[in-house]
Amino acid sequence: MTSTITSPTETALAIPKRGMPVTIITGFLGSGKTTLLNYILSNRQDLKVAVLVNEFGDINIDSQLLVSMDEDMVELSNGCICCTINDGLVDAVYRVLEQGDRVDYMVIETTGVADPLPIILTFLGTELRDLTHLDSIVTVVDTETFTPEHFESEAALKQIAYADMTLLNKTDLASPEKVKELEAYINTVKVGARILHTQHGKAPLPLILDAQLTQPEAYREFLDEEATAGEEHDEHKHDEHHHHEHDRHEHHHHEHHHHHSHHLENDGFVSVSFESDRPMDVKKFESFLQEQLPKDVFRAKGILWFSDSDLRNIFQLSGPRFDLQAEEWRTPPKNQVVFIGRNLNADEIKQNLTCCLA
Ligand SMILES: Nc1nc2c(ncn2[C@@H]2O[C@H](COP(=O)(O)OP(=O)(O)OP(=O)(O)O)[C@@H](O)[C@H]2O)c(=O)[nH]1
Repeated sequence: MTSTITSPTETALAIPKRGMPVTIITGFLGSGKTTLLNYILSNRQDLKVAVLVNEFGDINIDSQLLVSMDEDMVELSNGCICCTINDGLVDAVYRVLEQGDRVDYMVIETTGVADPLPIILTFLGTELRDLTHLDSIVTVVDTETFTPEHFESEAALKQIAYADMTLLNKTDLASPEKVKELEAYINTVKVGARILHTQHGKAPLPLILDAQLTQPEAYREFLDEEATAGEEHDEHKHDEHHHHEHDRHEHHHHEHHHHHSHHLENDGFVSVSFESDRPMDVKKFESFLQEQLPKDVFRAKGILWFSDSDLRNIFQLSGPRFDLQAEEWRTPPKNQVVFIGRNLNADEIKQNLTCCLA
């Protein structure tokens, strides 16, 4: 059977269709990715943005810290992006694509210890290549704490190496000399790097959304390698497809979990989560922070319920600083907090936190 195509359509078909644009936000633990995402969501104007947030550990704090989303936006959480190159990510992206006209831009926030390369290759090398258009990789850097030792984390270095745009964030906390030094260092990792200085993620949005920065050719070598990978990979892809078709709504949490912690251990980072339906005593929690917090905790965040307050307290600890901010509860009160660092004794931390309960 043949079909005839009238000439205007023919012309239209000759133009390659561009898929949904995607910006990937990466950057080390506590650098300001969620802050940037909130800035984007609050200033997106008419752009209908879907966000994919993925997170360490058992509790998803980040999605609860995002500015409230209206129905034009889709929130997807717990897609374990960092280590499941062709698994959770592809599935999550499909769910956004299925929204059709309700979404016109996708922003992905990776976890702080994620190497962005597998995520980039997922967009450039799988069936997503034709459905999406990788626009830009934006790397957020904590200008105050980042050093050329990049926290001895391979992921932190890769995040800079693959950045199309680097945001030197938290410049309010760093001296102009430190900013200059860091800029020079980043140029040694990536010659000709595009760098912006930001505070609280306030970057001009046209420079990071629909900025058309990613050059797919730069990844040719990696993509060729992937293409020649063995049968095992194909089988995996087949499994994933099966999962997508028949099991769309059920996430393989256990599997994700396993990969996740493994990945974290590889980079030396572990996460310890604590949850409780009982309120904490604020004084006890403060002494925990002052006296018992292991020095190897690099990052912590959570939503805390204190016995003397009707508000929820957003707890943020990043490197040397911590802060607590009170706001209205959006859910029934409870404590949810995650500590991330190296060589952490989970039992001890949990026990100490249990002692903080009122
Ligand atoms: N002083 C200052 N603080 C900032 C700035 N940007 C972000 N912060 C704070 O830094 C902390 C961490 O910011 P987040 O946006 O949660 O960082 P993140 O990169 O999402 O962190 P992870 O989820 O651990 O990967 C929060 O307390 C922010 O309020 C900035 O430009 N200046």
